[in-house]
Amino acid sequence: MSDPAPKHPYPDAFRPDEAPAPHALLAPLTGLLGTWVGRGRGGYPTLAEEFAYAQEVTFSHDGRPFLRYEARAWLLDTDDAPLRPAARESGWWRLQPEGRVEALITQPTGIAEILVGSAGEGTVELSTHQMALTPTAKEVTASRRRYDLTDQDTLTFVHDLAAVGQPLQHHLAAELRRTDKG
Ligand code: HEM
Repeated sequence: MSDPAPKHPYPDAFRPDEAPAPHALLAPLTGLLGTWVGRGRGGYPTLAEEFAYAQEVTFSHDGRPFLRYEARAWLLDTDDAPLRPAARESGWWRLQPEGRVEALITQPTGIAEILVGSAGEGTVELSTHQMALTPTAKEVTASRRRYDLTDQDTLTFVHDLAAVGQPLQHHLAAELRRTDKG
């Protein structure tokens, strides 16, 4: 009889030195593997106030030339206590020759982004290739993201947004630290 709950034979790796070995095309981005947590600030001209948030971001791979990406944010009050869940998103970052990146990222707010860009040593820049919206999603026309590994345990992130009739401009900036969590 077959095992009713077999273990997945190809688990994801969260570190470059963990099996399976990263695909050669992942080389510029193996420093991102793992789980990151930190704080950021955000705003937009349509919002009355700036906001503070915390975020957990995870990158993993299964030996093929793409990263699994997941990010969950929550808002913070003025004492840094959690206020409420905020944006979350997940997707796939497909690595191509010469460090080209194609990313597919979806959000529960009804937004699906396809971004293209490039990866250098510890740096990734992505901008919108196509944006798809569900019928009730807010109007978002473009985004631009930059991730920088400023040292091997620090990841900074900036995110510009063109939405609700506003031109592309700052929405988020954060600094994340590597955690031990897989
Ligand atoms: C760390 C991730 C993010 C955080 C913490 C965040 C936070 C916020 C907050 C607090 C607001 C004000 C409305 C509210 O209270 O919910 C907001 C508005 C908005 N955000 Fe974000 N956001 C994040 C990521 C994103 C992403 C990835 C997108 C789209 C690509 C996005 C698009 C928007 C839009 C369209 C609005 C509405 C602006 C308006 O209607 O005036 N956000 N965000």
